[in-house]
Amino acid sequence: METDSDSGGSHISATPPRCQNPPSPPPLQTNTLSSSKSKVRVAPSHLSETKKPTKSKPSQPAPPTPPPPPSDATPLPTLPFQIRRSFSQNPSISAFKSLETLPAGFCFRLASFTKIQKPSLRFENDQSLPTPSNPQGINEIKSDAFAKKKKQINLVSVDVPLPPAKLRKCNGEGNFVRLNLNNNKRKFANKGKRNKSFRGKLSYRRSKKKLNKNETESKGDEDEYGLIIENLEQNQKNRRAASELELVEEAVRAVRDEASDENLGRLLRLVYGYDSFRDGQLEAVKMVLDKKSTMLVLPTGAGKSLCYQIPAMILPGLTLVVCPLVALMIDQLRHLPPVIHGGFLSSSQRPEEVAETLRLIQVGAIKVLFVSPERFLNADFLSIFTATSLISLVVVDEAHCVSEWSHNFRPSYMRLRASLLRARLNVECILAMTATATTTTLRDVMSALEIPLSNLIQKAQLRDNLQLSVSLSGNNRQVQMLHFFSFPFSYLLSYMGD
Ligand SMILES: Nc1ncnc2c1ncn2[C@@H]1O[C@H](COP(=O)(O)OP(=O)(O)OP(=O)(O)O)[C@@H](O)[C@H]1O
Repeated sequence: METDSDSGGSHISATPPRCQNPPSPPPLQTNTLSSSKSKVRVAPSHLSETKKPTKSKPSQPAPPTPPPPPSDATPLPTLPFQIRRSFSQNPSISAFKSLETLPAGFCFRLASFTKIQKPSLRFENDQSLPTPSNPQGINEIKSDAFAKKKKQINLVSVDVPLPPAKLRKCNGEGNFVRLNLNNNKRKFANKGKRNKSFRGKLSYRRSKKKLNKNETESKGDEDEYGLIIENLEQNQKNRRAASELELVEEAVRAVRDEASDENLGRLLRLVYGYDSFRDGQLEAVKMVLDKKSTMLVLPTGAGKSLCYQIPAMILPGLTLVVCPLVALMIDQLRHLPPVIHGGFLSSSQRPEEVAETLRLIQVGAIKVLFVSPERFLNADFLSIFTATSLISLVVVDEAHCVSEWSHNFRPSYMRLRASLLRARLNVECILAMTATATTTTLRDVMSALEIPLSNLIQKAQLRDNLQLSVSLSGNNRQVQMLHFFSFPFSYLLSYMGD
């Protein structure tokens, strides 16, 4: 039984009745929405149970039924969602108008309806719906859709061409777009070009290469140029040395003619570059040049060496210098002026070295020869000089070693006697030199070398640049500290305390 009352709706189900021959649905009218809606009564308790068959039913193909005759008296079916379309009866009614009769919630917005307008959602198999075999329906929908589209902008019609989707470019530059390295500015703005920095680097490399090439070239040029300059400098040096040697020879000849202070002074300047002789030097040089044996007592560093070197240049023969130590020989040999050729003989030398030195002595190439006192015990050595009277001067350095009274006596010096030197070596002049010798030692040495007392040259033993102080106090440390901070010791550069 049907009822129009809202009450007692519990017996009304949303599920359509399962009758074998359901009544043919009446033609749907656009103005029947309100009436059909008012007739629908939905029981909430049965709704959930009957939803499944309701949904599945429209998907089943409906049996082909002949279109019912148009009659307004045809009652509406009890199915709330059963929709009839009457396109065939009234083609002027657009599909959209007819579809607006769907219940709310199913298609609540017209604009979005076309989105769900799919064949699977059609509740009835309506032949009037646009199909590929029915292009007329499509045209109707099109015309109506364009009409609606003007009013509602959001409406998207079936055949309205969708705006072209903005697709991401997937070419090789995509990564660069994502990374956006240059802040959405021109990509590869400098593509194909070399920017300034790169150009700068390239030019830097090129210039560096050029520089290196130029450097190697210039280095080679510099080497060549350096060699040329070296040769020029050497030639200049040789010319200068030759001219200087000529000047020295001339000065030597002048001294040989006359051993005056002026000539000796000139020779001193030419050979050593000194302006004047120190105290005792000139006197000693003159004594030796006069072939007078001399006892020279000068402080350490007063310039005793110069007193035999200048005579060695002037005297015709060899100057034999007796040194107690080989190291002293070598040191004195090294400090000889270039114009004076020297050599030394010692037991540490190899036979070929000794032979070469003796050869140079015989040819007159060596003017100053340093020997140890032990050499005078060797008969072969003495025989060399016996055959030729080459020795003009014998210099006994550290002459205090001759005296047994000295603090540094050496037995080998005992052989150095004037009698022996004169008898075996034809020595005319002996120069004895020392820095430290007592009066007794001096007398003993001069006696052994047969040097007259008048030929003693002795200068100040004390230096004026030394300050001596003697204290009788028992506390040496305290006195030293007092001296250290008092005048004149506070101004001294060095201090030695004992
Ligand atoms: N007339 C001079 N004018 C300036 N300097 C000089 C003069 N004579 C010598 N000298 C310099 O004095 C320094 C000492 O000279 P030298 O070695 O001959 O002293 P020395 O008395 O032989 O010393 P030592 O007792 O230690 O052997 C040298 O550097 C030398 O050049």
